[in-house]
Amino acid sequence: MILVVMGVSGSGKACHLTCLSLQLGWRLHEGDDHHPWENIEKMARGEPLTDQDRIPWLLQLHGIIQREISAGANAIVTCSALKRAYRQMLLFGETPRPCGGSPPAREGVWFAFLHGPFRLIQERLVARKGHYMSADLLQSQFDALEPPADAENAFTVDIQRSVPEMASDIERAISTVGLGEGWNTYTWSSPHKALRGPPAEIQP
Ligand SMILES: Nc1ncnc2c1ncn2[C@@H]1O[C@H](COP(=O)(O)OP(=O)(O)OP(=O)(O)O)[C@@H](O)[C@H]1O
Ligand SMILES: O=C(O)[C@H](O)[C@@H](O)[C@H](O)[C@H](O)CO
Repeated sequence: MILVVMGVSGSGKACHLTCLSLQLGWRLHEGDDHHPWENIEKMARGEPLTDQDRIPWLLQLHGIIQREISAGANAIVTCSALKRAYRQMLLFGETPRPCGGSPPAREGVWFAFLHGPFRLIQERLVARKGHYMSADLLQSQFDALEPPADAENAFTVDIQRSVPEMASDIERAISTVGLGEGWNTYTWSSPHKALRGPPAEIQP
């Protein structure tokens, strides 16, 4: 299974990625590490990226997703994935065509949408140190955002909860959709999980 952790800048993708990967033991791909240098420079100058700027980056992440699927691996990818067309590009390497087009979802790939109020994210971005992305770009992120529909294999995570709570919410969602191939393994092997035990619906 591939889990794409998505949301605007400052929604907590990096935070939860780390927390989740520790618990799940899945391979991690931090989307920001794959931006072309020009994109980083642009964001650091306080300019929002355009669709054109994002295309090479999204295609690069599509390649990673594709390779992980081919390897039959479980992996987490973080990516803002703000627009539906971007998510389609991540899944299929192309935007949907006007007629017919790609299906909204791809088997085995799920989106965890980190969702929360503008003000809270703004406060977190202002408090965040040593990052090139300024809080001033947040409005442009919200302007671009097209929240994912359920049909896109997406579920929403409330960022007002603590990081460990959010990680647990995501794990629970994965197990609920029945695609968490690592679920049984880590449920029984992780001390963290053993303390809490599996959700009632999968109790042996
Ligand atoms: N649930 C949370 N509770 C408290 N603080 C949080 C929470 N989630 C994230 N933060 C804090 O908010 C800030 C932004 O989080 P993070 O850097 O993970 O966001 P991001 O989505 O990866 O942003 P970007 O896309 O700009 O890299 C960080 O300083 C992080 O510690
Ligand atoms: O689509 C975008 O505009 C970008 O992905 C941003 O979200 C940045 O990657 C990130 O916020 C920088 O840390």
